[in-house]
Amino acid sequence: MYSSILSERPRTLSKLLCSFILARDMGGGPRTFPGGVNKWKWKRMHEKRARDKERRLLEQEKQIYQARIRSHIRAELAGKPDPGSTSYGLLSPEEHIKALANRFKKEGAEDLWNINDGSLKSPPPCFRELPGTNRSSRRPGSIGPPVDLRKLIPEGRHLVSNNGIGNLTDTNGNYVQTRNYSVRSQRKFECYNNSSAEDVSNSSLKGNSASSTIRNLVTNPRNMSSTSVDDYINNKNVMPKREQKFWRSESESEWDVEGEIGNYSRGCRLNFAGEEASGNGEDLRIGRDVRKMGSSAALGEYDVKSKGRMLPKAYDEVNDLSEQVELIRDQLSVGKPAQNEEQKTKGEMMLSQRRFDECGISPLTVKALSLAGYIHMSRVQEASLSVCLEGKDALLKAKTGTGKSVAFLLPAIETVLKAMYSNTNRQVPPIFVLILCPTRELASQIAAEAKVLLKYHDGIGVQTLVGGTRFKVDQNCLESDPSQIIVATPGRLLDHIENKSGISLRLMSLQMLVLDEADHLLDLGFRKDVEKIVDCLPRQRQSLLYSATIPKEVRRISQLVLKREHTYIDTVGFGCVETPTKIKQSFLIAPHEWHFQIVHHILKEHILQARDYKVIVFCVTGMLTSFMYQLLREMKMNVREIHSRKPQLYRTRISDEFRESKQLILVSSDVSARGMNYPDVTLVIQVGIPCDREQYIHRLGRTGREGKEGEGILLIAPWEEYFLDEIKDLPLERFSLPDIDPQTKLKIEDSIAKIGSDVKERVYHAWLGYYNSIREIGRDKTTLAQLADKFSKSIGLQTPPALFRKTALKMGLRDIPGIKIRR
Ligand SMILES: Nc1ncnc2c1ncn2[C@@H]1O[C@H](COP(=O)(O)OP(=O)(O)OP(=O)(O)O)[C@@H](O)[C@H]1O
Repeated sequence: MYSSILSERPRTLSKLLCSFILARDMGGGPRTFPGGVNKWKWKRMHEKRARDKERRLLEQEKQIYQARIRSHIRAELAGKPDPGSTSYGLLSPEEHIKALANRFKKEGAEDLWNINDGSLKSPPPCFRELPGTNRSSRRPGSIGPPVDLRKLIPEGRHLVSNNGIGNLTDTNGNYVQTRNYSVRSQRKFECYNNSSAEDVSNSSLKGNSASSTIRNLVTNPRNMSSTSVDDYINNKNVMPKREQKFWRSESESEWDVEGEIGNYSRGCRLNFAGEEASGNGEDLRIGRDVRKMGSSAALGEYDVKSKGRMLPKAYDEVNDLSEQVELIRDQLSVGKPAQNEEQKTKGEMMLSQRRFDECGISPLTVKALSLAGYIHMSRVQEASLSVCLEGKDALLKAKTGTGKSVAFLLPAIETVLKAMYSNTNRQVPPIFVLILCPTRELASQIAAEAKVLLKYHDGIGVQTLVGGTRFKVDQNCLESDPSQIIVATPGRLLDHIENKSGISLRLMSLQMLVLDEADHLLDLGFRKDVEKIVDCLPRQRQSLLYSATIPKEVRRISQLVLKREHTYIDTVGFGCVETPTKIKQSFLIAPHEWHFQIVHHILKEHILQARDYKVIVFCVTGMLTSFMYQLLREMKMNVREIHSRKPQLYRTRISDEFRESKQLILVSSDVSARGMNYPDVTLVIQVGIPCDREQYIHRLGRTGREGKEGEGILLIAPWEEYFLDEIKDLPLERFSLPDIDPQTKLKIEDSIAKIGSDVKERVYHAWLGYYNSIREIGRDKTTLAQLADKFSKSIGLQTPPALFRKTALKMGLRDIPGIKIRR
């Protein structure tokens, strides 16, 4: 019965024929679109819908922050504990407000600016009038840096709450217009800064920052009535009304890049996730690896872009906010050393005291956990389980290798159990839980882990839907053995949805959606697919977003998936190091032509030191991965390769082999960067800069898992040094360059010479594509061409190979000196 419902066959012969032709041409099954619209129209329609939705959600997010502040103040007034606080290391309201203040007051917060907040070119008049600002030092057309609230309040000026009336006034009865335009950002923080101003007058911390003052406001609620807070937040008189739009202007480089991604996103997503066989896709992985927007890293001498948003130096000197923020942080941490110490030591321990049999999950799951050797919960599991079991939406951040997979699998299983017993009369076999993740290997890993936990649950199944396998096989599986839990990569799932394989109907029963590596899935390369999938899911569901890194952009857009009143669980801790403390991190800076020799040297040394060595060498592209693999193999090392240019069967075999083995080196592209749990990796080497800070953290996190020790080395060229700025808060040590024995040097040169020139050409093309996609580098094409020239020599090419005209055009490299075009 199920199979007939699931298949949803096209009714007419012509539809059938059409589907067949499409399936043959695209290799991924029939693609038909409802209403007879063509693919592009369908795509555009969805994109527009997604854009509208995003705009709406951004508006909602602004309101949420305002509401959050209001509710904290109200809770304090009522003398009740804040409902959002738990004992699981979540941010307390106070910490949350502090975090928000820091986030928006901090230098670098300029990327939170959006055009709704007014033009950068003309700061509002009140800003120009601010005491302590040096007008003459400001560059015309630029917005000033954050302003110290102390400077906004002249000596002797006291802000009082106009009780009952509900607005804040100064001693003269005027509205207080303390504004922090430094925020250059959302209006949501206006209330914040205004509250701060009020508190400045009332607190003994006179002259302190927004964060301290808000803290005091919360702790001294008598200073402001709840109505006054509301009114104050909403009062249009308090802040000047400016044009309301959302998102950045198209002239911003962010959109330039997104435009590029628009063209390449699918290819890139496919390449990264390996969703489809990709031709030259990965070589030119432009979209997926595009750098995070709003990065504050500078490219030193390569930074040629002069942006209006750069802070004028002279003005910086007048108002160096970073120092103030540090000061505030120090002040706030005074009196809480015990807590900080406790937090630090806790961070190093993976397991908590709590046992799985105490947390109210099914005894059959507990039995399976015990069999797998899991008795105590990890800290992240302890922190999240109760929230998830209550059915709340959650966004969770926890360091790599701390047990996030089990943390979402346990509530997922409970959800299935509950749903199975609540309603047994269904027309189609339901899917209760959908887990999305970015790569095929990760999907298989999660499914395998789920099967371990489901060992004693007869009747609950898990199925993976990932690219690289035959579509028809997936379909047969979906029909013959329908599972309640689906683990999928977005591309393949979307293919099933669009092909009407019946999965949409089954997804109508969905109770829980999980996004593992959520920040990556909401990144530009995947976001559109994820949005389309989410559009097909019931609104009444629980959503869980997990990752080791949650950049602020992701928090902002997480509500594409999450409910407004979701819980944010951060087990890393605000201001704490985001990488596991037991990983020794270092970096080396050397010209490209030395990289292969250095990698070989590091590996040799490591093998001598660690008997059971297990190393991952990350390269920036699949082609470079292949090149490095061939080279190390020539050098007689025990090495394997994995990247999206390899067939899926091969990838699975290598992944399994590496998981089980010791004394093995895996050369990998970013397909192994996230989520892969290879036990006991002793060293991670990253050759070349990762696409962003987050990727650095995830790649590094393949070692030092479960609280074990590990080592990470980043090897970069001198011109890539700017990236260190992005990870300057992480504990990296600089290594001096090793002495390479001349004989080894010769051997390596010989080995490079043995690699075919066609391979080298493709390595060059891929390299160019990767770095062209990195904003800081890709925007100066002439320099990029020069760097690529140097790189080509390092891989043994005499001259840089030519590009196809079309490729050069797409990459913006036509007519660039040093770039050859194929005739
Ligand atoms: N409660 C537990 N007790 C013991 N080991 C555990 C427990 N929970 C998870 N683990 C183990 O910890 C390891 C890391 O888990 P997992 O892969 O889920 O980490 P993660 O936080 O998802 O990492 P990443 O951020 O890299 O994806 C796995 O080997 C897993 O088996």
